[in-house]
Amino acid sequence: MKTVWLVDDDASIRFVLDKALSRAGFTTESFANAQDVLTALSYSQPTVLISDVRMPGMDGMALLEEISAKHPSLPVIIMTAHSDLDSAVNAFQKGAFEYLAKPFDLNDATALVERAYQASQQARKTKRQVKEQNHPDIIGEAPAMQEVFRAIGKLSASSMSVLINGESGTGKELVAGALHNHSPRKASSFIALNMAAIPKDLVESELFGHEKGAFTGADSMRRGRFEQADGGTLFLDEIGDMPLDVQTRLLRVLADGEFYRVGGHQSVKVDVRIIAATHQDLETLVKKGQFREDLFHRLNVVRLKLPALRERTEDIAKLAQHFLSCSAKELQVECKILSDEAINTMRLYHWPGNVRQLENTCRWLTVMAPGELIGPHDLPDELSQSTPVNEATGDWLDAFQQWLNHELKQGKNNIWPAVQAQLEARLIKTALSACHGHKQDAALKIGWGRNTLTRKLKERNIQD
Ligand SMILES: Nc1ncnc2c1ncn2[C@@H]1O[C@H](COP(=O)(O)OP(=O)(O)OP(=O)(O)O)[C@@H](O)[C@H]1O
Repeated sequence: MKTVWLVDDDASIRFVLDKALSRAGFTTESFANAQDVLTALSYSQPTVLISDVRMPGMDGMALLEEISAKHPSLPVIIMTAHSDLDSAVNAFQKGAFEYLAKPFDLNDATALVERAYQASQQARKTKRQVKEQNHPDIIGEAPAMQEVFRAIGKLSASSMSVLINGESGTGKELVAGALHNHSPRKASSFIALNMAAIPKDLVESELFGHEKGAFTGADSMRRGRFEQADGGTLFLDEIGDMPLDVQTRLLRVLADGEFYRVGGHQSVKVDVRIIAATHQDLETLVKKGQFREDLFHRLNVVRLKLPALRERTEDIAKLAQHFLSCSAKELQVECKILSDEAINTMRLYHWPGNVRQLENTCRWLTVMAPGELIGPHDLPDELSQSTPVNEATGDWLDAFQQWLNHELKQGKNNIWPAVQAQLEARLIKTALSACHGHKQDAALKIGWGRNTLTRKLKERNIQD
């Protein structure tokens, strides 16, 4: 899709650009300030972005800087006054694709956007080719990964819903993409959307689109992800974070194959395959009433479980060498090699960020490691200081980590009192039960004085 985002506080500029670009076949979306663009970029991306420099609040240069850091492949065109040579030079230094001097000719502006679009398509193609040359598919020799490959093969003729479970960074989106690319739908779009990244009140219009005037700020009709994915696959990541009312709408679309845009009265028919993913235990969410049971069954037709990287350490060497080779190509430098000792150290680490963290580590090593052969001391501190994780300890900390990520994602504040209360209550009950209710012994096991234990029992309202 050829989408262009326009950022200008001047409504008349947005209006004329919108008209000209729509005529040239682009889908446009307008923003009156930079902050709204950054929010929208966290869950969706256009093919080209045009921004004014002078705007109230964050200006165009600061926006450009943020985009260059976080979305380096998105071409940005900066609009600036003719006289302001400084900001033009500045724009290039900060990574702008081009600058457009105001006042501009609309044909020139459209031609420039078209050029930016073509350039980004070319860059995307080259990146894909580099990836394909490096490795055609997903890397994984561990039995659990072989199981996943077998499932991708078995499902290649079907359009069944698939539910992928796995921690963050284990490759859920990659596997969803492979399921799409090996399906009869491969000629149509694969659209990915992360539920946890979208502000709650925008989820519905993001999925189903909206009509012009449906709510304040809905300046034009917008097609949602369902329409964009028509004939193809919609990948819904972090489905456990989908608000309950949207779950109800999703269920209806899956049953009827049609829906209404927000504010719309005419139904839209679509044929979309859903692949959902989550790091959470959906059965538990169902039990707690946070996830609809009927939707769960609808999505859970086929379930794939992606192992955490620490559970398939046999794949670390291959994955790491693959990422080292990719980042060397990207940065146009010699590819570095991992020594056996470095690989052994990497295998001992617990990789909370999984394959994504390994990929970032390899990018870091390509730049930072001094020689061609990477030794254990060249690894980032957190890896070289890693000690083998005790299985039992690792498990509960991992579960705690997941819970913590979830709470923070939900925007919770002041979480320590609740954590402390739960930890203490669990600690006290377990110690008392291990000591058959004997307080003095239980206090000793915990490492508190007897008075502290008595006070905590009262504070936490625990019957001893
Ligand atoms: N088996 C694999 N082989 C090669 N690359 C992989 C593999 N698994 C993951 N990656 C790479 O690791 C990165 C993270 O993968 P991906 O985005 O698919 O994870 P995810 O589970 O969807 O993460 P999140 O839940 O945080 O969105 C991507 O760049 C992906 O290409």
